[in-house]
Amino acid sequence: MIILENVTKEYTSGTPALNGIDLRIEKGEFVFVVGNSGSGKSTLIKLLLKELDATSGKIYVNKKYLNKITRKRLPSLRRDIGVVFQDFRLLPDRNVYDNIAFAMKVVEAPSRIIRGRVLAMLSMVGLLDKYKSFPNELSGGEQQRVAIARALVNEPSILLCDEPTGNLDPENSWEIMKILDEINKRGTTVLVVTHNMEIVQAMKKRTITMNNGKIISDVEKGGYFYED
Ligand SMILES: Nc1ncnc2c1ncn2[C@@H]1O[C@H](COP(=O)(O)OP(=O)(O)OP(=O)(O)O)[C@@H](O)[C@H]1O
Repeated sequence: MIILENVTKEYTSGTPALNGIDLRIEKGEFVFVVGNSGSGKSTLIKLLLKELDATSGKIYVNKKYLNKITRKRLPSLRRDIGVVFQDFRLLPDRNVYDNIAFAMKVVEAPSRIIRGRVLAMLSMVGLLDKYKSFPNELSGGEQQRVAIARALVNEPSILLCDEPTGNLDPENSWEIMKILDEINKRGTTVLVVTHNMEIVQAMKKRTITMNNGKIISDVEKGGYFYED
């Protein structure tokens, strides 16, 4: 569960990047966040990961009060949130298997558990046969599927995706969205920042529209108000 209460983020004094945001996302929801460039979408994601602190207001993620969370408890917050970016961010010198396993090694999972989980993730994203490939041997869509597998391997309850289809053609974009929908149906809360309005319209999910640091609409089933 994600709760923001009157959250403002100012990078420098002047126009805030987020301006008095109130938002509640329940466990198990699928939510799109749309809005023109500079409206505050990436800032929202950074606040949820506590990469940034809010200037004012309160943020809760899975009952953790982020304003007061100690440095020691940050890893446990971040383990519970998977993240996927537009540019995949895979390790270029590791193969697919190791890219996914790496996320488990850093949390010191036992190796017998790592193997089973990595293979299960690869199967979920349909890439079992590519486990030995290196990122530069994969298409963009395949690289993003690996990134999704890596984001989920530690079984986070929330998956944040910042423009996950920004570098992909329509066919691969749909493939990624189908996977995200399936992940959500299995119980993970999924939040997707996107500019792909065709997908937003077709998928009929809750859609939050941001403009100038404010939420200007929050609609069930794919309605939105958007001007680029
Ligand atoms: N590190 C920073 N320092 C100062 N201002 C910043 C910083 N990061 C973002 N901003 C500003 O905050 C506002 C919101 O930016 P943000 O990146 O959250 O927008 P966005 O909706 O994700 O945009 P896009 O769709 O282009 O990715 C913008 O006006 C941006 O210029």
